[in-house]
Amino acid sequence: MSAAAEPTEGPATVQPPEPFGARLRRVTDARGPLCVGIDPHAALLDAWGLGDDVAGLERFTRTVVDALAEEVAVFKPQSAFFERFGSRGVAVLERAVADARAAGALVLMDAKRGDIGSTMGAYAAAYLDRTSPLFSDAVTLSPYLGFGSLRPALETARANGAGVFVLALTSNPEGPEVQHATVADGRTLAQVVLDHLAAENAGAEPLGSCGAVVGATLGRTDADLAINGPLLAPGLGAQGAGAADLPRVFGDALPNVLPTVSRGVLRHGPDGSALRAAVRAETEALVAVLR
Ligand SMILES: O=C(O)c1cc(=O)[nH]c(=O)n1[C@@H]1O[C@H](COP(=O)(O)O)[C@@H](O)[C@H]1O
Repeated sequence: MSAAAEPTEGPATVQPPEPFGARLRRVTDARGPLCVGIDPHAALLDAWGLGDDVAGLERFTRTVVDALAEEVAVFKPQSAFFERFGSRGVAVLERAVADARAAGALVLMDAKRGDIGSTMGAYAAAYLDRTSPLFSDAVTLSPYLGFGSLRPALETARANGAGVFVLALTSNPEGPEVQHATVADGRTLAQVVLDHLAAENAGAEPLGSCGAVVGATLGRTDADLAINGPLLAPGLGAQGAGAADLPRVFGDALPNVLPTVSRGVLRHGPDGSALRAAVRAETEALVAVLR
């Protein structure tokens, strides 16, 4: 090749993936603030006239994704309900993740993983690496092996434009026994987790990619929720909380709340238009409170 024919530009630069926090803000601005949980309980399969088997699981999941993937901002499939059917259940989950993402919804994999750092690396590879068949936009994590044990997941998430939601104040009545316990400096364990998340999200705009899970069922809390990241709020509907409870729980952090509803929406199936109507009604009630 003559010198004149040599390319004058350097190698193409690879753009880093857009951070999860920015993607979440964009999709919730466009579609509304609701996350719909995909929790195929045996009782729901029965109520939908489906068998409690892989065929029932598959029909249920496809119905939810087909009906809602172009409307809701985020789906949160609960991995346990798929894992109970073994590899064929996981295959249903894998397809749901791909179909939901292809339709423009984000997927938050509810797997609540937490382990020693070296094993966390493998969980991170499973859910947060773009080359994985189960790659999801975000995953739920448990910090109770120590926040630092989550480091491999935080790093993989950052490198892949993915996010994490770390359990801080859960919606179940058993949570306070652990989460309200205090550490040597007087902070609750939940506040320690929230402070770590705030440090991870420092300076991120418009929103950090490291979220916290804070139950909508909590009532008033003294916790400082200003983590500059999303706050996943389960507990609406079947667990007794409603949109009207959110201001009391979240106060100034309300704009960053991502409310999630599973049974409260899913009980309206299997009719697709009834599922969509439930999502619209839920979204309207939430927008009135959150915006
Ligand atoms: O991380 C979660 O999603 C979660 C945290 C929490 O504190 N409470 C809680 O209910 N969840 C999950 O949120 C979903 C709630 O389902 P519904 O009560 O049917 O809306 C389930 O998949 C739970 O596993």
